[in-house]
Amino acid sequence: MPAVALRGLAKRFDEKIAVDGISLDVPVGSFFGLVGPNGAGKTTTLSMATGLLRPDFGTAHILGVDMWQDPLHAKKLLGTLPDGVRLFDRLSGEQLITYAGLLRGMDRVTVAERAKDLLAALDLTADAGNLVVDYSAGMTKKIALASALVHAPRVLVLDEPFEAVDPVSSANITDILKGFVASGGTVIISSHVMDLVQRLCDHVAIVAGGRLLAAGTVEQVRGGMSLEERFMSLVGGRHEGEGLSWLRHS
Ligand SMILES: Nc1ncnc2c1ncn2[C@@H]1O[C@H](COP(=O)(O)OP(=O)(O)OP(=O)(O)O)[C@@H](O)[C@H]1O
Repeated sequence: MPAVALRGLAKRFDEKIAVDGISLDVPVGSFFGLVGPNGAGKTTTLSMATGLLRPDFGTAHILGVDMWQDPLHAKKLLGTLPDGVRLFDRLSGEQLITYAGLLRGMDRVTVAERAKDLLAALDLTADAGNLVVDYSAGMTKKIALASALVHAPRVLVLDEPFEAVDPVSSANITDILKGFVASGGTVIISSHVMDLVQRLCDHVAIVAGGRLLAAGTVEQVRGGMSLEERFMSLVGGRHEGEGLSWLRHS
């Protein structure tokens, strides 16, 4: 059974078809990269897969549980880092993780232990008592990630987890996610950074214009090229010639 199984997912916003029938299996224990150009439909797809946005068509199953028929059960299996969703940022970092744990039905003692561990692992201990509204973009990303991890989910769906995060914290997050996958967990990340996806992920899907262009192991999709070259050749869109001549000073 796949960790995440998407079948014919589709979403339209007025005239704009954001996702146009995406079907995808994410194997259990995989580190899965979802890549695509700006506006490809990645966030919309992940939102439908994680119960944030109701699909117009299609289904999403998490470890065999239908996200839209049985959302409570499906969401118990999931940890999510959504893109652009507001946090309760008038809480301190520590309070936000605690809130996430209590919301998941965990007891206070366990939540307190795990919050301490997560704050240390994500280099946030010194800022644990500060309000999230005063965090930098990278710190906000890390506290949202901590909130997604606190209940030890089986499947993690992370929209751009490394965006705005410094190299030391990125390496620490990488270690956490690799350990999670090594122990049988499944991670899905969306990213624009092909080098990172090639280095980190064992499976990848390329989407553009709301459609799936390629999916499989990173080796299969790369087909002997770098992932970046393969991405460029599938997606296209490089501008030829001399644009913006007025911007050149000589
Ligand atoms: N709530 C919305 N209302 C109208 N259009 C939307 C909405 N959400 C997304 N879209 C449109 O759907 C398309 C897909 O957007 P989406 O955010 O899923 O892309 P993405 O692949 O995550 O892009 P990026 O890499 O830039 O984050 C875009 O054309 C976007 O303008």
